Amino acid sequence: MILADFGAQVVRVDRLSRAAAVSTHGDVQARGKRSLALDLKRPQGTAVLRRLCRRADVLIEPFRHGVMERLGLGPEVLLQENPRLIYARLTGFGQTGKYAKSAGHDINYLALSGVLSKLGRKNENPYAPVNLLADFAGGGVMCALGIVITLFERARSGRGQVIDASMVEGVAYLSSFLWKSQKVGLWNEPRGENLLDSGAPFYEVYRTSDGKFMAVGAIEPKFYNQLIKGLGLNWDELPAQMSLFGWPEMKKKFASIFAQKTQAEWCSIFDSTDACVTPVLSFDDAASHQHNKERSSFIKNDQGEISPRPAPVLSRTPAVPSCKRDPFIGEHTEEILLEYGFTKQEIAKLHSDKAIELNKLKANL
Ligand SMILES: CCCCCCCCCCCC[C@@H](C)C(=O)SCCNC(=O)CCNC(=O)[C@H](O)C(C)(C)COP(=O)(O)OP(=O)(O)OC[C@H]1O[C@@H](n2cnc3c(N)ncnc32)[C@H](O)[C@@H]1OP(=O)(O)O
Repeated sequence: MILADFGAQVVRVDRLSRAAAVSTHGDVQARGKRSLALDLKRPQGTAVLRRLCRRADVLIEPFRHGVMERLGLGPEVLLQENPRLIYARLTGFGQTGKYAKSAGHDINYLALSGVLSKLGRKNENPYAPVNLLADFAGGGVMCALGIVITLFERARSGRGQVIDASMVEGVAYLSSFLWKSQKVGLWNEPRGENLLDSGAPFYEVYRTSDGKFMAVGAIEPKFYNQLIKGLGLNWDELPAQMSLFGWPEMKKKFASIFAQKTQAEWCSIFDSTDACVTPVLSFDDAASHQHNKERSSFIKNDQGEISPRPAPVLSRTPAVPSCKRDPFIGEHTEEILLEYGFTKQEIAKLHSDKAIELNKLKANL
C-alpha cells in the first residue's frame, strides 16, 4: 500500500476467488492495487508469473521459506530471467535458521527479537501492542525501505538482488535505541519501572474525570516545570524529578489530580504550553482534532472510509492515494495480462485451463 500510495503500479497476485474465500482473510490495505487471480498450483499459472517477473521491477513474496522454491519461482530462477528484478521476501523468521519453516505471527516475532520482554507495566506479563511492531513496522515498512534502497542501488549497478526481510530482525533493528542505550542506564530497572516504559510519573497516561486519558511526556526539566505548574503543584514541595524512589508516590499524586478534571479541561490548561501533555484521542477524535484537520492528516475515500494520509509529506512529489474501492479478486486479470503482452487467445486458453480468473463482469455490475 505504501508503494502504491507513492506512485508504484502494484499488482496483487491472488488465489482464484474460491480458494481465496477459504484460505485468506481480506486485504484491508488493498488501496491502489490491482488484482490478478492466478492459480500458482498449475504450471500455466506459474508460467504467467514468470513472464510477468521478466518485466517487473519488484516481486514481494510473503510466504514461508520454501514455498516459492516448490513452485519453481525461487530467486535463482526469476533473477536469471530478469537480473534487474528486486526479489523481496517478507517473512517472520527469515529465510534461514531454526524457525525459518515455522508458522508464526507478530507476537512470536516480537518475542524472538527481544523487544517483547521490554513492553509492559510493572509486575505484569509482557504486552504485545497489537500487531504494529513486528508485522507492520519491522516487517512491512522495513521491507518497503529495503525495496527503495535496492531500487536506488540498481539505478547505478543495473542489477537486482534478493531482500531477506525478517520481521524478527526488522523489529530488532528498529529497537537499536533500546540495545544501544543500555549502557547509559535507561533500562537498569525491571520492566515498567524505567524512564520510558511507564515507570516515571512524567512519562505516563492518566485517566480524566470523564473516563478519557491524557498522555504526559515531560522529560526535560524545563518541560517538567510546566507540567508541575499546570497541575497546580509547587515544585519546592516535591521530590526531585529524577528521584526514582519518589516516582510511585508522585504517580499517585498526578493520577488523583488528573482525575479531577475532564479531558477537555486539561486540554485547555495544557494546549499551547510546552508541558508535553496531550489528549489520548479515539480514532474519531483524532480525525476531527483541530491540529490534524489543519494538516489534513486524515483522508476519506469514495466509500466515506477515513484513514491516515500517507506519510511523510513530500513537497514536490507527494503521495496520491487512490480513493477508489478495493479491487475484486481477478478484476484486473485481463487488463494486466494484456499490458504484459499476452494475446486475447492466450488469455482465453489460460481461462479455460482454470489457471486464471476473470472477474470483469462482477466489477462492472
Ligand atoms: C474468522 C475470520 C477471521 C478473519 C481474521 C482477520 C484478521 C486479520 C488479522 C491478521 C493479523 C495477522 C498478524 C498478527 C500477523 O502477524 S501477519 C504476519 C504473518 N506472518 C507472515 O506473514 C510471515 C511469512 N509467512 C508465513 O510464515 C506463512 O505464510 C504463514 C503466515 C504462517 C501462513 O502459513 P500458511 O497458510 O501455511 O502459508 P504458506 O506456508 O506461506 O504457504 C502458502 C501456500 O499457499 C499457496 N499459494 C499461494 N498463492 C497461491 C495462489 N495464487 N494459487 C495457489 N496457491 C497459492 C502456496 O503455494 C503455498 O502452498 P504449499 O506450499 O503450502 O502447498
